[in-house]
Amino acid sequence: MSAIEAHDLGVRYGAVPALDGVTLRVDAGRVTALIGMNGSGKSTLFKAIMGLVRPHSGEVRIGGLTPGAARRRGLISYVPQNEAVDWTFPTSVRDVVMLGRYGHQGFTRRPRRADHAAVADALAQVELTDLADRQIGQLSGGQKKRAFVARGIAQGAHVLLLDEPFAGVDKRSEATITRLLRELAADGRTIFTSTHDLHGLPQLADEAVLLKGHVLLHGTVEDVLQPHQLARAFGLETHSLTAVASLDGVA
Ligand SMILES: Nc1ncnc2c1ncn2[C@@H]1O[C@H](COP(=O)(O)OP(=O)(O)OP(=O)(O)O)[C@@H](O)[C@H]1O
Repeated sequence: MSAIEAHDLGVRYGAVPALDGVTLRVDAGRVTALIGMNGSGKSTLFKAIMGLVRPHSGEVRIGGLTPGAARRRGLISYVPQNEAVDWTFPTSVRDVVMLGRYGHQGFTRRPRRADHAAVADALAQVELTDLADRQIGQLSGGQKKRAFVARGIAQGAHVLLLDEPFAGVDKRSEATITRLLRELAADGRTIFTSTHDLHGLPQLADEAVLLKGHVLLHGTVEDVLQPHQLARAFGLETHSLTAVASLDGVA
């Protein structure tokens, strides 16, 4: 199964540096969390891994392939932030999941029995079978995230990138998504997910990456949750983070 490798990756938007010298390996069979404050480059890193932004330095490989080649082979799937999607689009949950089968269909692009079966199976895994015929915009935040995870499952993607899957999501959906990601990792896939939910990190992830334009630390969840490490990433005083962490039961 495919790992993600970034070497000396740098991305700028015009004059704005977003990533600089990012070197990282994200292994298969594990859930790896990406942690950092707003603007630390998390979405940009995902976009670079997907090949949606062009680095000015360095490179990314997915299972040894360039992002474009990995995408064309359906190896990689991206669950974007909510605001990155036009939810008014007149398409059902089932149609969104069927998009994952595009690369499997013949030149007629007509879904075949295997495609319908893969979609039904993916919908069942994310517990959305009952809502399959709803317009995608009429789902809750957590259900929308699950629909996009189902698209990746139906696609057969080895690598799943998730941009803040817990934003605007209630505890029940959060638990469902966490369980699902752990199952997908146990199945040998590479799960790389950003999150602002430090409280849920021990349940979610095997390891974590602290990002601030570059990698501050890549270690165990316990390492990353050390107050002095969080202070480096979030620029807060260590004592105030210790207070927050102990209040939240993080530390
Ligand atoms: N399209 C763009 N044009 C110009 N600058 C951008 C663009 N997208 C992001 N940036 C800048 O690049 C930097 C990294 O942004 P990015 O969205 O990757 O951060 P993030 O960690 O995902 O933030 P958040 O937690 O708020 O989602 C920020 O300084 C941001 O303002």
